[in-house]
Amino acid sequence: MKKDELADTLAGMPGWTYEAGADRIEKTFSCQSFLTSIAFVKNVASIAEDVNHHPEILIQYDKVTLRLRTHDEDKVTDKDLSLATAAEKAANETDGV
Ligand SMILES: C[C@H](O)[C@H](O)[C@H]1CNC2=NC(N)=NC(=O)C2=N1
Repeated sequence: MKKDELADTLAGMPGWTYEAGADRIEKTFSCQSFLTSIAFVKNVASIAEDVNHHPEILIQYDKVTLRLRTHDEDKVTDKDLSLATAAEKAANETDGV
């Protein structure tokens, strides 16, 4: 995906940023507790398995960072944006995120 196209898309996705050095998109979600973080991660993991596209996940107590890139293509693709959108839905549907 072209950089300007990606920037336009991310402008409509609050909290998601493009990390130029790592060539990935990421967002840190704030959760109410550690167990809420785990519940959210389980929901994201289930989606990731369904679509066979897997984020890097960093859990820091009450924060969960999702990092997305398409390793197979060595860049950010629609698969990443689609998983990011699905993760937003999971966040809305997980109590305490
Ligand atoms: C063979 C299989 O489709 C690939 O290994 C998938 C699995 N999950 C993946 N996840 C992510 N984030 N990027 C990939 O390129 C990727 N590739």
